[in-house]
Amino acid sequence: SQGWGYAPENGPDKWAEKFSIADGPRQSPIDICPGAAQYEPDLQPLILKYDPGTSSSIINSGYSIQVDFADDTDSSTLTGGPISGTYRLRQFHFHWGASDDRGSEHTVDGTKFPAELHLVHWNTKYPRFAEAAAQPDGLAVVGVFLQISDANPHLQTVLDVLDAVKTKGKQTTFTDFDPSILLPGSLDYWTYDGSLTTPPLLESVTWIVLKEPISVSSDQMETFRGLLFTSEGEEPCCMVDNYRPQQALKGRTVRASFE
Ligand SMILES: COCCCN1C=C(N)c2cc(S(N)(=O)=O)sc2S1(=O)=O
Ligand SMILES: [Zn+2]
Repeated sequence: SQGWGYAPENGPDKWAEKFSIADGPRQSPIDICPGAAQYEPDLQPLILKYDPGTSSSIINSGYSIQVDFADDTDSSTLTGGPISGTYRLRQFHFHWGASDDRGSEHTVDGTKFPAELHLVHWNTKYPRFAEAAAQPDGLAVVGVFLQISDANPHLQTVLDVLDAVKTKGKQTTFTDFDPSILLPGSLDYWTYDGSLTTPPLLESVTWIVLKEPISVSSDQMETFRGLLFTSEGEEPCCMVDNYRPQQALKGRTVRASFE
């Protein structure tokens, strides 16, 4: 297995061998310590405007389950918050654990959540996503924690199609989906300068992690765990624990939009 993954032979502890930025100054995820976060009263509210008409497909990327959006117009955007300008929604995906005691990438005072949703946006000051992904202000990812509670009917819409994308590389049409239904009631957030949490680990992400989790039931978590890292016909390997451990803060400040 020459590609990166989450197994002992190709997982997070091995990524630095091919991606030296893994030991860089602004790596993600991190442990968020609310007590040490700097409340900034002039941090603007997040403005997320999503058009369900831009959702296009859902794919098993071999690392996660990902819903892709048409990003050729400003139909689904992120503005406000800690960023300036307009960022377009490109995709969202999840990270989760083999059991409910772990799975999130960011943690809060060491608390791990069973899963974390990432909504990936790119800065329209650059011509295309690929260019933006290589710039220090190129990407903005909104992170949302999932916590075990009642079943989440909005999440269920995504879970209901996972049977069609069980193995790596499978994809299916996924239209008319409004990702804002996956957001919690409050858009209070922590923000810091970081990176992609998977190779190529590019240090181009303004992280915006929401304080309020959304709900997920244990049964719904089991549906995520029914996915496979492997392609059809390969020895099946359950898609679980697809999260990177916390990285060193290296002097960075985490700012809070709330007191
Ligand atoms: C030029 O392409 C660079 C890689 C493209 N991406 C691939 C990921 N695995 C990925 C992970 C992301 S995460 N976990 O940091 O949100 S965002 C993201 S992504 O930006 O959509
Ligand atoms: Zn992610």
